[in-house]
This record gives sequence, structure tokens and C-alpha cells, in this order.
Amino acid sequence: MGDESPVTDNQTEQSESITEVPGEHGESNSEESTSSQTTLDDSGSGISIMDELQSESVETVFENKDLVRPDTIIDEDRIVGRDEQLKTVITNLKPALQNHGIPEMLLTGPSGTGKSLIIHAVCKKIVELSEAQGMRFGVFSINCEGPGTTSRAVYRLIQEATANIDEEPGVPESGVSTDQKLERLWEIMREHYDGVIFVLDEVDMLDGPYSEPEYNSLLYQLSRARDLGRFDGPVSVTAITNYVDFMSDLNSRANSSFNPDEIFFEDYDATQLRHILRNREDAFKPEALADDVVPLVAAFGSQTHGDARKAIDLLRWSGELADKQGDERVEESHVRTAQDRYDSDRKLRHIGGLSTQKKLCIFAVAATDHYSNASVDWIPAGPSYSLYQFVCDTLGADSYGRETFVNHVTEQATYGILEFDRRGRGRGKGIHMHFDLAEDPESIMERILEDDRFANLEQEEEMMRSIAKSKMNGFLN
Ligand SMILES: Nc1ncnc2c1ncn2[C@@H]1O[C@H](COP(=O)(O)OP(=O)(O)OP(=O)(O)O)[C@@H](O)[C@H]1O
Repeated sequence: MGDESPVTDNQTEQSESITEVPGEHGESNSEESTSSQTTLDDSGSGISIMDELQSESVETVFENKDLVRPDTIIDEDRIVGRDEQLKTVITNLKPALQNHGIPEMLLTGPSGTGKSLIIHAVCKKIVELSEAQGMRFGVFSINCEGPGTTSRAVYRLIQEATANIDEEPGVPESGVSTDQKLERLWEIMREHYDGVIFVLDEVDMLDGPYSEPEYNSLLYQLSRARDLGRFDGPVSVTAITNYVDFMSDLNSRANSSFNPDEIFFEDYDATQLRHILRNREDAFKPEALADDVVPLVAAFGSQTHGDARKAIDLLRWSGELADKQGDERVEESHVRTAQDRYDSDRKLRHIGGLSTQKKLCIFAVAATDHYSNASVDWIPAGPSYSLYQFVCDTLGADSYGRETFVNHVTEQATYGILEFDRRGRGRGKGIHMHFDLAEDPESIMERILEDDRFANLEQEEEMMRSIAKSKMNGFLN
């Protein structure tokens, strides 16, 4: 899990050609990493690095910020509710302590509902108790969003298995078969562990490049370890997914070997979120949280699908905003601003992940708004469509008919990117489709221009301005 922030930028990787556009949906979630270099020789600059580093720390509202970071594994006593799920997981894993077999588990439910938290909290205790009994229990946990194939996922498990022991992976990441990697994994387990649990987070994301999703083979292979005599001790797989119907997507082979106890995690309501947040109030200095902050964050959280991670993030962002503004106390206004920024960032990320044609359409609306400089709230479809045609021409992309253009644009209303309305242009001048963007046109254009395939547009500013102005004038007069 990464440390999210309202201004974090999940840039979309785009590599396909501009002409391969119709219908495709170029979504990707690769994290953008920005690097900045600071020279250690600060002579000549206005500030002294040493002085800055040694100066008194900046005032902050936080006492222990880790408590409101999503990746912190919190102590058991901070877990709120989830008694039923906790009890089931404990009952399932407890036999491992007597060296007995443990069942497979499938934890399902919406994001941020405590699935990872509960499995890791119980596993942590199992590891501690095993150690006290002189046993070594391994928890090999991977997020399946990254590896892409079973072979790479098995390699990640090997890395997990060797991370805290004096042992090399012993196989290369590529160039050997999945079977060879699995053999190595079983070998490491036999030599160093008495019991093992594989935790496969976001298991449904391991879909791979083939028609048959890769999670089938991973689940099939791992869940047979004991039956095939690869490992004698307790061994089991816990898969985690947001997708409640995951089991019905497994192929028959995976279905025959992976028979999990399914445990469902429902989303939180505002009261539960309030408890979760109250249990972390000591992340802040005493008196640094106004009374209405936690209830407001919980209320926002329950509106956005009862996701505890989002609620915890919002609480942290509100504190960061207070710090940035030099305020000693987090107030309701910080929460509202942080929430607005989050919404705005979410919308821009959504735009960054649109198919090329949809980006072209939204870009045309934003550019018409920006370049025409007309003091109107609603941008008419006609001038936007003219600019869309010019943009397609410039980039060598197919340009679609006006109806498709309007459909692509209005579809974005579902995601809160804009509103649309049919409005009169004035007496006797007919009814026309209009758009009102929810974000400033400059931010939208900037986000779309991050896609390299749109780079040529930056040289066409004058032309776009001229088209937008003349078409808009023509429409309005
Ligand atoms: N019942 C709870 N009590 C305290 N904190 C919680 C609770 N449920 C979730 N959290 C916190 O919310 C954040 C998200 O929880 P977690 O990672 O377990 O969610 P998840 O269901 O696994 O989500 P995803 O499906 O997105 O991976 C974590 O910081 C976790 O500590």
C-alpha cells in the first residue's frame, strides 16, 4: 500500500500510437516517480543546507503521524469492530500452532474494510507465538497487482521467503521456468520454515497477458503444496480481493484445489469510521484537533463507500494542510479543503486514464473554454467540435462525427468531470448542447498533455486560440 495524498499524481503510461484509438481504454496505474537532485555544495545559494537541517523543527499538529499513515500496521487494541472476521481468522489459523493443517481463506469486500489489517494482525501473533515455541512460521505476502504473471509472482514469494533469513533467492527472476521457481520455493520452505501462509493481496489483479487469468495457475500451484508432499508443515493460501464473486471466475483446476473459507468484510458506516478515527486521535498533539473534525471526516468517509483508508488519509491530509498553513489546530475548514482537493485530483486522474478519443474530446472542450476567453459559464458543443476536428487533424487521429463527440463528452458527466445541458442560444436561434467543466480547463489540458502523443499540440497554441475565438464569436453573435 502506498502513502496516498490528495496531490499524488498517478500518471497514465501511454505507449500506443495515436491512430489506434477507437474504443480502447488506455488505463494504467503506474506510479509516477519524480526525482529531484540537491547539490551538497550549497555555496552560492541563498540558504545553508546545514543551517536549515539544524534549525528548530517546523511546528506541526502531529504527535505521531505514523498512526494516520495507511501502511502502518497498528496494534491490536486499535482495531475497531470486525470481531466476527477476527474470530473466524483466528479459529482458522490457530491449528498451525499445534502443527495441524490450516484451511485456505478468501477475504472479500470493498476497499479499506480491514481485510489486510485482520489477516496481518493475526499472522503477526501466530509468528510471535510460534517463535516462543521454537517454531518458525513464515508469512509470505505479495500484492498481485505488480507481478503480472504466475512466474513473477512466485519469484516475489521467494523474495519474501528469503527476506529475513540468511539465504539467497537462488533462482533468477527471469530465464527459468515457473516450475523451477516453485521447486526453489518449496526447498526454501522445507529448509527454513515449519509452517507457511501465503497472503495474495488483490489476487484478481494477477490476470496476465493470456485469455486464462494467471491467478488460476498461482492458486492451483500454491494450494497443492501439501497434497503433493512438497511441504509437510501447515501451509495455506489466503487470497484477498474486492471482487465478491471471485470464486465463480476460477477455472475448474483452480476451483478443485483452492477451496477457501470465504470471509466477507462489509463497508463501514459513519459511526464505525468515527470509532476507527477516534482510536488514532493520538496521532495529533493534544488540543490540535477541533471537536468537529473527526465526525466530519467520518461523514465524508461514509459517503465514499465506507473506506477506512480514505478516511484515515483525509484526516492526515487535513493535518498536513493545517501544517502547511501554519495553523496550530486542525479545523473543519482544513477537512473541507482537503476533501475538495482529493475530489479534484481524483477527477484529473480519471481524465489521465481515458481512451485517446475521449481525451481528444475533453481536451477540445477545455481548450475552447481556455482559448476563447469568452465570459460564459457554459461552453457550446459547436465550437468545441470544430476545435476537436483541428486537434485530430494535427495529431493524425481519426475524427469522429459530432454525435459521437457529444456522446464521449457527456459520458464524462457520470464521473463528475462536467455537466451538460441543452440550452437556447437566444430567441429563435435554436437549442444547443452545452458543457460546464467541473475543473479549470487549464488543469484538464495540462493533464491530457502529459500524454506524449499529444505533445504536438503545444506548438499549436496560436491556431487553437484563433479557432476557439472565431468559432465562439460566430456562435455567440
Ligand atoms: N476495523 C478497523 N480498525 C482500525 N483500523 C482499520 C480498520 N479497518 C481498516 N482500518 C485501517 O484502514 C486502512 C485500510 O485497511 P486495509 O488495508 O485492511 O483494507 P483492505 O480491506 O485490505 O483494503 P483493500 O481491499 O483496498 O486492500 C488501514 O490503515 C487499516 O489500518
